[in-house]
Amino acid sequence: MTTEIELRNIQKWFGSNQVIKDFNLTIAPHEFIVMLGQSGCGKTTTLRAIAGLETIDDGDILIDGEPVQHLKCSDRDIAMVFQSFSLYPHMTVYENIAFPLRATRMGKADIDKAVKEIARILQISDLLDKRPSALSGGDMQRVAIGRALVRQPKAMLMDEPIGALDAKLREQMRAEIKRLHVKQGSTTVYVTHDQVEAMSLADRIVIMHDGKLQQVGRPEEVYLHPANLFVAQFVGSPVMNVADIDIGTADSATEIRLQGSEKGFAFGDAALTGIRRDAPVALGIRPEAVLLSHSKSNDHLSAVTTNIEPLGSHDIVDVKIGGQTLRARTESGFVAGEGQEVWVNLDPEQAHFFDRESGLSLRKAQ
Ligand SMILES: Nc1ncnc2c1ncn2[C@@H]1O[C@H](COP(=O)(O)OP(=O)(O)OP(=O)(O)O)[C@@H](O)[C@H]1O
Repeated sequence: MTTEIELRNIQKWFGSNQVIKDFNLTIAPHEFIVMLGQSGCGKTTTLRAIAGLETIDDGDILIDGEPVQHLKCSDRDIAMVFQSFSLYPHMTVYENIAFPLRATRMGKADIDKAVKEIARILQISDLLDKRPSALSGGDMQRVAIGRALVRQPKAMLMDEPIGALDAKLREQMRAEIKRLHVKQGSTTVYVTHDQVEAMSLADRIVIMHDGKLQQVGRPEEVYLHPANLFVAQFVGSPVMNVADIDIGTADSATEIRLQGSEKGFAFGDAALTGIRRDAPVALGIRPEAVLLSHSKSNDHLSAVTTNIEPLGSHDIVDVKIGGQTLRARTESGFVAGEGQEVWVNLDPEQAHFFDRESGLSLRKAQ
């Protein structure tokens, strides 16, 4: 299957609440798109609109170039998997998976072949005679995925399909969904609010906020080059530090000064190449780019530790510089406790600059 899905200028209201705002996206054949955003940002509504379970108020939905917004759900040939498994309790696993095929003209032998093939791929062949009540959560979700995929739909839509499973099973199912996609290659749109799931599954991530698309990009793109402050602080854990700064000059070198701090970090002009300087600026810097040292040096600023989060493989240390707090990622046990003086530098190559008012990245388009 080589299905392309195109969303053009989609608008959707529920009463006076506009929940999809001029949404545009082209999903390439075979692509795995993950829609990521907080609860209520419009992900599910967008997915349901693609499936035909929800009408749209304006715009076009095209599948392989054909507008489908006037077609019923059943005429769009799109499969959907939800968080709740909704299997038929009185049917066996075999019958559940075969169900969508029974409605077609497919013969009994072909149905049998298709069910057994999908069961083999999903590693549930030994469960075919069981009823859903005898299955674990993970197996139930495999059956639900099998039932969606068995008729080889044009596209697969998944709404938090593993959100209800426990953490360990979620990790396992994540790997399986990825493996399945590599094998089957169906164009897939997957909704989640879990950024780890998004980063690990997506060819491209679509980040939504308040009904608006914020950024579309490969996982490393949205992490390394967030388009605005929302994306910068939504992707990555712990959250990217954001601080109000002034950009000045000291000893003929460019200096970044956190507001409220007397001294600045020497950044050099290279770090600011391609950055517009005509707006109030916020600095974005991830905890791994906040570098702590125990020894005083000229290019480091003095700071005091205010909180330590030991996370096993590393620590997150809060430091106060002037009036602002930055979070730093350090090796475990690097700082013994709160109230210690440490020396801080920032990695200019990992610095981001945003327009404080609009929130947009100040990096000029390349
Ligand atoms: N049938 C409906 N009637 C009225 N408002 C609705 C309806 N369905 C969704 N909404 C509202 O539309 C907005 C977007 O909801 P949607 O379910 O698309 O968001 P979401 O990002 O998928 O969130 P979640 O992860 O919680 O499902 C929310 O404000 C929600 O309350």
